[in-house]
Amino acid sequence: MNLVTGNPSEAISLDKLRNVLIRLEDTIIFALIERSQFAHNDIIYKPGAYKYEGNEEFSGSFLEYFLWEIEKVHAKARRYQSPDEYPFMGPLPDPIIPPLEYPRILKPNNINVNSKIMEFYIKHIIPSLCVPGDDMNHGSATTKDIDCLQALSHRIHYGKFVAEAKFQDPNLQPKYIEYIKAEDRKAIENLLTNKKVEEALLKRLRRKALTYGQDITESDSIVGDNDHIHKHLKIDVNVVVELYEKWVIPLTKEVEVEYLLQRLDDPLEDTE
Ligand SMILES: O=C(O)C(=O)C[C@]1(C(=O)O)C=C[C@@H](O)C=C1
Repeated sequence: MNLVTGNPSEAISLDKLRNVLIRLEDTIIFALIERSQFAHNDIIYKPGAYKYEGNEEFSGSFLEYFLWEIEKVHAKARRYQSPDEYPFMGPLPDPIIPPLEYPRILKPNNINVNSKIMEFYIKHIIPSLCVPGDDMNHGSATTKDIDCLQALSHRIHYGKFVAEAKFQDPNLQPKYIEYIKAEDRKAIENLLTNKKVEEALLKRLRRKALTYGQDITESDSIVGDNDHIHKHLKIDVNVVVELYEKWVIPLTKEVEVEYLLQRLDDPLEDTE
């Protein structure tokens, strides 16, 4: 979605937002495939494992250090002014180019679940995605981690736009307002959950991971039987599906619920 030049009312169509989520599946699968070529390299994630010249007081992990440095540069290029971009680290410098006028699609909110994304990624995804051990490719593995984390963060925080589109459905809005006022998280979650969309997503994801993960130089692998394909895959398909089932979809829903809970706090809102 082009948040800058797009027509705000068009930009909020649920179908279009779902198409963005579908496209981001590809980004995430390819980023995971890239990371999986390197070993676990546990030292990247250990706080204080390295000392940083000129920044000796920083006691975080190498991944956090690298991510922060990158986010500082990206902040100068106003990346985090965009309502679909959220930083992991801070504080960050102000942009060095003038701000853009974004259409005001989202209501003001302070939701950022990046610390949860970082935690499940390091604890659950990396150990099942990568071979154990240390191959010394610490810099390369970290750049791939950053690609994975940024893609996951983008996808999960997109839940804010999805929630806004759902709220704007005139048939559902009275129910949303009732549950938001009652602060009933469970009822909001049930109302925004679409099991059919989730099931279709998980099936599609499995097919994509099977297809994108194939080694095309294996001449017979594409038409081969399932066992044969699995032997030549660059990535464990189950890791990708589980990532979405256990973490990406639930956290997207959490973002949606939290966004809706803050949705009526906007003084300019007239949905009384
Ligand atoms: O597509 C939607 O309706 C969403 O809210 C997104 C999403 C997802 O994370 O993919 C989350 C909740 C729904 O149950 C279905 C899918």
